[in-house]
Amino acid sequence: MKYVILLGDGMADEKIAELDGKTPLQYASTPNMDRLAAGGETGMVHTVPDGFPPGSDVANLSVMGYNPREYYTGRSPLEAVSMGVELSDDDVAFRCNLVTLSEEEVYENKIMVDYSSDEITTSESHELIREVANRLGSKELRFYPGFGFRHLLVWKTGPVGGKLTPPHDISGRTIAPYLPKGEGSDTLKRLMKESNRFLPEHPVNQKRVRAGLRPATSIWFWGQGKKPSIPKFYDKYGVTGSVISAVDLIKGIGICAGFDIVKVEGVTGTIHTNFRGKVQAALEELKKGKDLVYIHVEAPDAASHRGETVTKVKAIEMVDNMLGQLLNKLDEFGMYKIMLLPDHPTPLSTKTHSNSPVPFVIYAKGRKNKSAASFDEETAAKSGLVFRAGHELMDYFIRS
Ligand SMILES: O=C(O)[C@@H](CO)OP(=O)(O)O
Repeated sequence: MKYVILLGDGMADEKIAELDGKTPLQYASTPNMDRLAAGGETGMVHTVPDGFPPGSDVANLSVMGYNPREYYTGRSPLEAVSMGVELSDDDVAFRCNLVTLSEEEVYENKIMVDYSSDEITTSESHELIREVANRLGSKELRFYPGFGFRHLLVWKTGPVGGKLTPPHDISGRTIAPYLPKGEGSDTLKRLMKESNRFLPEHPVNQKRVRAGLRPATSIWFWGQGKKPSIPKFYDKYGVTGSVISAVDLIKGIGICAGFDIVKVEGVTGTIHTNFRGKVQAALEELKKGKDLVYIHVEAPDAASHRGETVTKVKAIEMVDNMLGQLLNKLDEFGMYKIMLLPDHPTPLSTKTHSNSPVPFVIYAKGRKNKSAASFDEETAAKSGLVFRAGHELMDYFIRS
C-alpha cells in the first residue's frame, strides 16, 4: 500500500463577496479535487487543539499524527532541526523574520508593512542575516540564516515564556502593542531596534528599493521554544516516508518523525514554486520504495497572508493540478490511499490563520464510499464525519 498526503497550507477560507459569495476552494476550478471527493470520503478535522495558537507548526504536527498537547515545544526549534542547528537542553530557538517596517522616526510607531519583506530571496536575506550576526550576535545570541525571510536566533539559557507575536498576524498595524513582552523582552526589543539602524542602508536593501521591491528593514522575533522530541512515525505505523516542502518547519517535523527530506530545485514557498518538480519528486520516492509521501505546498497560505485573492485561487488550482498529475500515475503502484487537506484556514478577510476545522478527503483505491459532489468547506461539513482530535485522522488514514 502506498500513502500520499497532499497538504495545501492555509487553503481553507470563508465565503467572500469578491468570489461571488463562495470560498476560494468553492470558486477555484478544481476538477481533480472534486473527482477525489466523488470517489472518496470527506469530513472535517480540528487540527488545532483548544488553547493552542493556530499555527502551521501545531496543525501539521496534528496532521502527521502527533498530538500537539504532548509534543509541541514551539515552532522555531522544529525549523532549527531542518536547518541542521543542534540545540542543547538550555538553548531556546526564536524565529527571526526579516520584515519591512514603515519609516517613522520612533521604532514603536512603525507599521508592519510586510512580514516577508516582499518575499525576499534566500540569497539576499543570507547577506543581511550575516550582517545582523556580525553586529548583534555573541556567544549567547547566535544567528543562523534560513529560507527566504525565515531565520533563526538561538539564545543560550534564553527565556521561553515571553509573549511574542507572529508578524504575519499584524500586517498593516502599528507595532507598539505587539513588541515582545515578558521574559527576555528587553533584549529582544533591543536587538530588533538596533537592526533597524543599519539594515535599511545595507546595499542589498538599497538595490531592492531601486528595483521597486520592499527592503528588509528590521528583524522580528517570535515562535520560540526548546528542542523537540517526538516518536518516529515508523514506530507508530510501520510505514516509511518522505517529506517534500519548501519550508524548514515541515521539513523539521519530518526529520523528527524519521522521514527522509527530499530536496526539489526551484521551490520557493510561493506561487512561483516548482509545483511539477514536487510531484515528480514524490513519485520518485514511491518508486524507490517509500510507503508514504507528505507533500506540503505553502503557496495558498502565502497568498492569504498577503491578502491576494486571485493568487490564492490560482494557488488552489495549482494544487489541484498537482493532484491530477499524481492521480494519473498512482495506479502504477497498485493499491494506494491519498489524503488531501489544508492544515488550517487562512481567511483572506483577516490575512491570518484561524483555528476552525478544515475539510479533508481520503480516497482509497478500490474502496466504494459515500461520495460528495465537490471538495470544499461546506460540503465536507455536511458529511457529518468529524475528527475532534486532529492527530487521530492519521490513524484513520493509515489503519482504516
Ligand atoms: O513561515 C512563516 O513565517 C509563516 C508565514 O509565511 O508560515 P505559516 O503561515 O505557514 O505558518
